[in-house]
Amino acid sequence: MSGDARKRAEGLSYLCGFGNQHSSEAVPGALPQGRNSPQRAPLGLYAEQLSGTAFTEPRAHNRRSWLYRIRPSAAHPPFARTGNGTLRTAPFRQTVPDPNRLRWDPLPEPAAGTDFLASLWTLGGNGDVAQRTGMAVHLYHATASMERVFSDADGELLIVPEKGGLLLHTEFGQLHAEPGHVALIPRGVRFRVELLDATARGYVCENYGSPFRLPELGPIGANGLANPRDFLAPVAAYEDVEGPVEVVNKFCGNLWAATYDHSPLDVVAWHGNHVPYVYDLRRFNVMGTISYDHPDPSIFTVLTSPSDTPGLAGVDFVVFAPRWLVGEDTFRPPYFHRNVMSEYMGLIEGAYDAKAEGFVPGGGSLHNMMSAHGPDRETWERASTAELRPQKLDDGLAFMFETRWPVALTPHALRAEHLQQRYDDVWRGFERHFRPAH
Ligand SMILES: O=C(O)Cc1cc(O)ccc1O
Ligand SMILES: [Fe+2]
Repeated sequence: MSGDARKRAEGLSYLCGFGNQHSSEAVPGALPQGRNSPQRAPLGLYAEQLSGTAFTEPRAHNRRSWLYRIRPSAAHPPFARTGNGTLRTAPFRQTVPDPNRLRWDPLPEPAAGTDFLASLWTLGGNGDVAQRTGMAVHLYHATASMERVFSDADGELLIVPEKGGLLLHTEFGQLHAEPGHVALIPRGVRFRVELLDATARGYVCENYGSPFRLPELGPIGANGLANPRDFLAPVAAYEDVEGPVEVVNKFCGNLWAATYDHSPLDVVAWHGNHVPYVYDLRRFNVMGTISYDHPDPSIFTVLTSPSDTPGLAGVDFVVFAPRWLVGEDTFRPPYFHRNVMSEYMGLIEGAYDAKAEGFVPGGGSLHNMMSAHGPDRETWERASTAELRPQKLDDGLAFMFETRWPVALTPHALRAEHLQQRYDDVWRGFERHFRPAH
C-alpha cells in the first residue's frame, strides 16, 4: 500500500467493450499477426490458449484468449494441498438450509498481515462445483497486499469492493477497482491483489456456472442498463521475475499451492475475449417506472449467468443505483414479496430504500427461496403515507446476487457473532388496518 501505487492505479490505460476481441502487447511486436500459434512466437515467447467456454460453444458465447508469455504455464512443480482457511465450496451440506430471513453485520477486523486470499470468508452458496453449477457468496476483509498469486479453477470471481481500493495484477495486465466498481476475474486467470488503502473490505460472487454476460435488453432496445463500452479490460503488462513465487490454485473446493521459480504473471502480449474487466456501477443506466408501480428488480440486472432454461439465471448481479422515483399512486420502495429465486444483498454505500436501519455497508442479508420479506415496518409506514413528489434516491448503492437455488450456509456463517439475532423484529408490529365494510 502506498500513494505511489494509487498513482499507478489511476494512470492505467484500458481497452473498452464487453465481450470484445481485444488485443494488447506490452512490447511492440510481441503479438503474432495473422495466426495464433506460429512455429516460433515473436520475441522468444511461448503461445498458449486459455479457454473460458468449451471449444464448440456457439460463437456468440465462446470465450477464449491467446497468451504470449515468458514461460509456458505448464512449467510448474506439483501442487500440494494447503489450508482452505475460511474459504468453502459447493456443495454446501454442513448446515440444514434455513428458511429464515438472515442478516449479518460486517466481518470483524482481521489480524494484521491478512491478504485478500487469506481473508476470504464463505457465507454459503449452492450448486456443485464439480458440475459447474451454482455459486458461492464470499466476503473479504484484508489488511495486506498479496505476495502470492491466486487462480480459481472453480469459477469466475466477481469482486465488489465496499471499502478500500484494489490494484489487481492479472495475467492480462492491471485493473484498478474502488468501492462502487466491480472487478471480474475469469475462471483460471492468475492474479494478485494489492491494497491501495490500509484495509480492503467487500464481497465476492464466485460463479461456478456459465460466464457472466450482459442481459438481453428486449423491448428496452439497443441501449441501456450496463452499456458494453463501460467494461474495461487491462492492457498487457508483465512481471519479469525469476525467483520463488507462491501460486495458489483453487480446484474443486480446495486450495493447492506450488512454488514456481518465476512469476506466472509473465504475459507480454495477448488477444481474445476471455479477459478480466472492471465496471463502474455509477455508469449503470437505471431504468424504472415513469407511470406507476414498482418494477421488478430484474430491470437493474448488470450481469447474468444464464442456465439451460431461457430466462432462468444461475445467478444475476443486480445493482440498486441512485435514481429518481416518480411513480404516481405507488408504494415506491420494494414491495412485500416471496421469490422463487434466492436473494443475497449487500450494501456498498449509504442506505437501502427498503430498510430504515440495520442493513449497513459491509453487511449483508439473505432472503432464501420463498422467504417473505420486503420493507421493514418503519419504511412501510413512511412510504405508505409519503407525499408522492418526484424524489431522488441518491444516498445509496446496494446490490443483489440473485440465484436460482437456495443458498445454504457454512457453519461459520450460521454461528457468526456478527449474525444479527433479531432480524425478524423489523417486520414486527404491523397493525391490522382491515376494516370490512358492513
Ligand atoms: O428484497 C429486496 O430488497 C430486493 C428487491 C428489490 C426490489 O425492488 C424488488 C424485489 C426485490 O426482491
Ligand atoms: Fe427481495
